[in-house]
Amino acid sequence: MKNQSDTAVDSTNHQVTRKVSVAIIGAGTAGQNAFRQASKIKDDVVIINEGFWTTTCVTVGCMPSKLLIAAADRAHDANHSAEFGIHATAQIDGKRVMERVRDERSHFESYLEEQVDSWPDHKKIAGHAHINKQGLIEVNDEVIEAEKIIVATGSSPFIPEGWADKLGDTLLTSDTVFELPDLPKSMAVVGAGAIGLELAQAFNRLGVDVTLFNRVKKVAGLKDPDISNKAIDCLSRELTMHLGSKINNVGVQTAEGNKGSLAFIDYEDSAGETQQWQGEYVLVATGRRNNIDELGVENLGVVLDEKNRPKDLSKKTGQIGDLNVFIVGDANANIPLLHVASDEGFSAGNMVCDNKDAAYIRPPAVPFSIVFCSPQIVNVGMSLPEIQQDPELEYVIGRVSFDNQGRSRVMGVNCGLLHIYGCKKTDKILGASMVGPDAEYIGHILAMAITNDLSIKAMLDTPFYHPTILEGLRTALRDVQYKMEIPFQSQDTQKDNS
Ligand SMILES: Cc1cc2nc3c(=O)[nH]c(=O)nc-3n(C[C@H](O)[C@H](O)[C@H](O)COP(=O)(O)OP(=O)(O)OC[C@H]3O[C@@H](n4cnc5c(N)ncnc54)[C@H](O)[C@@H]3O)c2cc1C
Ligand SMILES: NC(=O)c1ccc[n+]([C@@H]2O[C@H](COP(=O)([O-])OP(=O)(O)OC[C@H]3O[C@@H](n4cnc5c(N)ncnc54)[C@H](O)[C@@H]3O)[C@@H](O)[C@H]2O)c1
Repeated sequence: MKNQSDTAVDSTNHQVTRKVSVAIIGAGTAGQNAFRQASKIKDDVVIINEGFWTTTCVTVGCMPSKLLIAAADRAHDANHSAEFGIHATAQIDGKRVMERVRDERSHFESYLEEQVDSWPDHKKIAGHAHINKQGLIEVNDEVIEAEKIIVATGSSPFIPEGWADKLGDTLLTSDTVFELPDLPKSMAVVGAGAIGLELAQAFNRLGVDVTLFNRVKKVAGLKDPDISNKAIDCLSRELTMHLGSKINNVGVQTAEGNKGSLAFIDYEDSAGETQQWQGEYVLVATGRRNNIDELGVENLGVVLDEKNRPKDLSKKTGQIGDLNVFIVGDANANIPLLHVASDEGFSAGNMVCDNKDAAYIRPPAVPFSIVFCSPQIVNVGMSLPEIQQDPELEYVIGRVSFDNQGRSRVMGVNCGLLHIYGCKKTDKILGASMVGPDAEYIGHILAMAITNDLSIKAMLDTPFYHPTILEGLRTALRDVQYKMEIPFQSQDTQKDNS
């Protein structure tokens, strides 16, 4: 590394096997985007990757999880159509379900493989990279001196201490669950974040006897108590959830009647009663940790906070202070989502080549997340606690329930609640939180409104077609307008049950 006072590299160092302008560590979504961009500007760029080159998203993340959810939704619709006068029982072929997940995943992987294969071999290095005290990258038998380094090493499932040994083969994570040859009979899912909720509900809908554990009485980390309670209400109608439970021990024990062995979880339920769960597998979804611990970034002068986040991180480019180090995607533990990894990789790829104009691809994006359980959970913009912490922000909460909303009821998906946080002073949207049908679309509309600084009036001037679930969004917007006492439109806030 050059330009770093305390880690300056002696370029005559005999160990160096290659000198490059840019080295990218990690070939996931962020790293691949960075490589593509940097390669447009510089010729001497290398990318180093350990493990598969097909990205977490495609191989063990977004795509296989959504493929499983797609199968689960088919089964759920078949099994729950009696209210429409349609009686059916889904015949679920577990082997075929898991095969389709993997077959379709291969389809997505093939695009990435094609792209990576098209890159020159000498620019791709397969192996574990480590940054040494001289700031040089060691990988296999190479020692690389890079002017600039992009760290895009992603994240991995976090497993509580001792659980891997105690649970042995009965422990699953999102890295291993999609390799199951068949659907199991029973499964505990620990953690009610995005991964836990999506997978617990999907396996449950596919006939697996699922029990979900979470140590707090919340799901998806929701910060608006009403939305959190509504989400728990909607989800617990079909899923057994022990929220606010404390797991004291896990392990494997002989099943009753000496019929093989089963995993167990000893826990205290939310009432403080000691209980035991027994079943085939424990899927651990207790969070992910950024892959940075054994990389040696501290040798470059990168300082991490208590959450393993680099201090002085530019959220726009991933640059660490004025070091020639950029940490992008899940590796920086900032916002571990795919679109963020993708944008940060792209942006860093430009930045490192001093193409600063192109690096500023757009203003920093509004925070936006979707959990693809059913009903979906969405958060956009500022959270309620963030708004409440700022005494300058006078806010109102516009609200709509989807329990009796017209089209939601027609479709039999009428469980949900949307809160829109409006700013009284500006007539703009600060943020929103929702559980409910079509939340992925409502979330995108709200994110677009915030990004483009649209007023509530401008949004209400937009047509809302009848009958749509999106009419619920209009009801919440009208409620914001009514509570702000802004006489922009003559219509009163109305119940949108038509
Ligand atoms: C089950 C699941 C579902 C998800 N669903 C969604 C979703 O629906 N929507 C969404 O937005 N996000 C979702 N995510 C999150 C999303 O997948 C991640 O945010 C994104 O894939 C991160 O990309 P990345 O480029 O930062 O890291 P990765 O794609 O993980 O790439 C990092 C690469 O670096 C390599 N590496 C690590 N250390 C080293 C080293 N020392 N040397 C060399 N190489 C190294 C790794 O092996 C890996 O190949 C999901 C994640 C999971 C697990
Ligand atoms: N749809 C999506 O966008 C999507 C889907 C999946 C994953 N992701 C990304 O992956 C990241 C990781 O997801 P995740 O769900 O693993 O993590 P998370 O941090 O969102 O949730 C972990 C949950 O596990 C609970 N937990 C932790 N330790 C526990 C213990 N010992 N006992 C009981 N409960 C415990 C926590 O309270 C929390 O509710 C997310 O932050 C998200 O960015 C996104």
